[in-house]
Order: sequence, then C-alpha cells, then structure tokens
Amino acid sequence: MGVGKTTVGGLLADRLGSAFRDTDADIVAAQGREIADIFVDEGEPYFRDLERQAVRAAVEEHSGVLALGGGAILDESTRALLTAQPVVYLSMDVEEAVKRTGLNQARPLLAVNPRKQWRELMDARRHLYAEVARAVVATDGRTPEEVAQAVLDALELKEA
Ligand SMILES: Nc1ncnc2c1ncn2[C@@H]1O[C@H](COP(=O)(O)OP(=O)(O)O)[C@@H](O)[C@H]1O
Ligand SMILES: O=C(O)C1=C[C@@H](OP(=O)(O)O)[C@@H](O)[C@H](O)C1
Ligand SMILES: [Mg+2]
Repeated sequence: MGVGKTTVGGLLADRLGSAFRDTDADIVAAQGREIADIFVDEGEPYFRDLERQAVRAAVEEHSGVLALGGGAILDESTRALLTAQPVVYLSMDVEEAVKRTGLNQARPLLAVNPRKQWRELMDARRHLYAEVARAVVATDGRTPEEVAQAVLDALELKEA
C-alpha cells in the first residue's frame, strides 16, 4: 500500500508499449464510488469479494501491466491465479511507507496510526507477497522511473 504499484505500473506499461490496468481503478469505475467509501459503506469482506472478481477478470482479459491493490494476495484463489504470472513485489521500509501514505485518507486501512497499522499489515502479508513474487524490487530512495527500470532489469524485459 503506497509502495508505487499504480505509479510504477503506468510507467512500466509506457516503457513496454503495452496497456496498463489497475484493479482498484476497475472497482471504482464499476461501483461508481471510491475505495474508502466501499470500505465504510459495506465493510472490508465485501471489498475483498469485489477485488477477487476484479483480479480474475483483469488476469483473463488483459495482457499488459496490471497493478493490484496491496491486499489482493490475501485471497488464496488470487494467489493461485498469480503463480502463472510474472509478479513483481515492490517493497519499502516503514518510514518510506508513512511518507508516501501517512497523510492520504484514500487508504482506509492506514487512516488511523499509519505506522503501527502498516507494520501489522506487513507482518501478516510479507510471506504471501514472497509466495507469489517472481522478483522483489526495493523502492526506498528510488524515483518511480528508477523503480520501473529495476523491474525491467529484474524480469529481463526489453523496452518497446
Ligand atoms: N519511488 C517513489 N518515490 C517516492 N514517491 C513515490 C514513489 N512511488 C510512488 N510514490 C508516491 O507514493 C504514493 C503512492 O503511490 P501509488 O502508486 O498510489 O502506490 P500503490 O499503488 O502501491 O498504493 C503516490 O503519492 C506516489 O506519487
Ligand atoms: O493493502 C490494502 O489492503 C489495500 C490497498 C489499496 O491499494 P494500493 O495498494 O494500491 O494502495 C486498496 O486496494 C485498498 O485501500 C486496500
Ligand atoms: Mg494502487
């Protein structure tokens, strides 16, 4: 959450000359409301259901770069789906996370006490990211352009 999946995914798609898609954006477009509003109105399990369907549809329909929400890998069937894909796990440390998301109310899970929340989320998720990732790219101290380059290098992808 806040590591740069959406930002770097767009840059990467440009570099590869491919299309970009983001499952959070797909959900917002289909629901006609923001992610934070879906969490408040319907609760997290409802959002996770929408997310599981959005990831499945995107993996089936889309052949370019896909950014997921940071919690998508909590779903076991999503993780199974991702094992066939060249998934990159973008990482950062907690101070970088707070810098990038701390003042941003768009992420409901970090709205209160973001440093503690982020640590707890990562303790619960780190092994799941590692399970699905084909490559891990650290983003601390790197610009989004540098991260995109590191992803190209890690997956040995050629620019368009
Ligand atoms: N490498 C980076 N260095 C500094 N800020 C970044 C970097 N990548 C993304 N950001 C900023 O961090 C915030 C979260 O980025 P975003 O792409 O929405 O992350 P995610 O999709 O992983 O939640 C945005 O304000 C974005 O501009
Ligand atoms: O990590 C999470 O549980 C979430 C991450 C968000 O996406 P980003 O990772 O793109 O911020 C968004 O799906 C929602 O707020 C929940
Ligand atoms: Mg995002």
